[in-house]
Amino acid sequence: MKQLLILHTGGTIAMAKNKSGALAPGVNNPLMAYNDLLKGDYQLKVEEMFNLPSPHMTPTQMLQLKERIEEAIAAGVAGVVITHGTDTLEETAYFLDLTLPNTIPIVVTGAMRSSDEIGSDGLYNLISALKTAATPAAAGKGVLVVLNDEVHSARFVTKTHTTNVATFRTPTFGPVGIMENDGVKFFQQLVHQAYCPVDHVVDHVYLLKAYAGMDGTLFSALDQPSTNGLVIEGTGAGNLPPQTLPAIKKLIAHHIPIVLVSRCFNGVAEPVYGYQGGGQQLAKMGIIFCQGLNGQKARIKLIVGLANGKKKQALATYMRDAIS
Ligand SMILES: NC(=O)C[C@H](N)C(=O)O
Repeated sequence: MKQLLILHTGGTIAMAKNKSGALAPGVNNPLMAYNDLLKGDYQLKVEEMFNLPSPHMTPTQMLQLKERIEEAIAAGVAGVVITHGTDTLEETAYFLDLTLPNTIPIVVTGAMRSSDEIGSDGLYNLISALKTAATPAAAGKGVLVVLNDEVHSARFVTKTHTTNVATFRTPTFGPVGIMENDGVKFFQQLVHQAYCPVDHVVDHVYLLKAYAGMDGTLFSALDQPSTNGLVIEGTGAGNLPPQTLPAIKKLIAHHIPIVLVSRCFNGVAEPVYGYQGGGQQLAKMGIIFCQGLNGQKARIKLIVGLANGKKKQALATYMRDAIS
């Protein structure tokens, strides 16, 4: 019999209201009781890796998850499902997407309503994720994120609503598949895989968002020997307020890699404009434009690229293109 591995990590999917009415993780994850959800050809192996709200998740724990999945792949598991809090789900899913070989289905899911709430979406999403992991066509598509009857690529999916169960969306590109009555229907292929093995993670990689009237204060604060990298969410097609430039030039002079994405929800960052702080000037200064990723994903990719030992041109090439 084929085996699917479920790794629980916590999140609202595993939470219930406590005595004071606040949502919090309990001593036991209620999902651990569900170990025979998928009838038929598959046997489920259920493990609790963590029981954390996802804002508590760190790259170190993402690495631990990755290592557990590598072990499971080596032991011949047919697919893996990870349950996760939705706040940082996209970051863990993308970390796994970048650092695991693209061989078996790996599916991440979560819930917007707690396990004790009317209309809880947890079990439904878990079953959908299991059905996806049991679908041979789900292999080779990178890590997938399954919630609310949609299948998304980990690379581009993002949480877009604070409470709605239809929160996970893929801006610009759309989902790669949908859940149907008896399984999954895929309608997009994975165009590129940026597999990048790592055995550790790198800390002090920061993320800043640009805004009208921004100056160099925050950039100067990051001008430290400990800073390993910085992602900036620039405005529009990829521009920055001119008052930020002197401080950014100092970071570049100190060999801190700086990656620029757009703070826009749709589209890609490109060096288009020639004015002060415009994208063309930023690219000439040595800022790396990263196409198609949001800020939190670009940060994960930068951590992975640095941990893999990439530097200078190799790092820039790695960071530049997430699409083709
Ligand atoms: N829906 C959720 O899972 C949100 C929760 N705050 C978490 O990320 O752990």
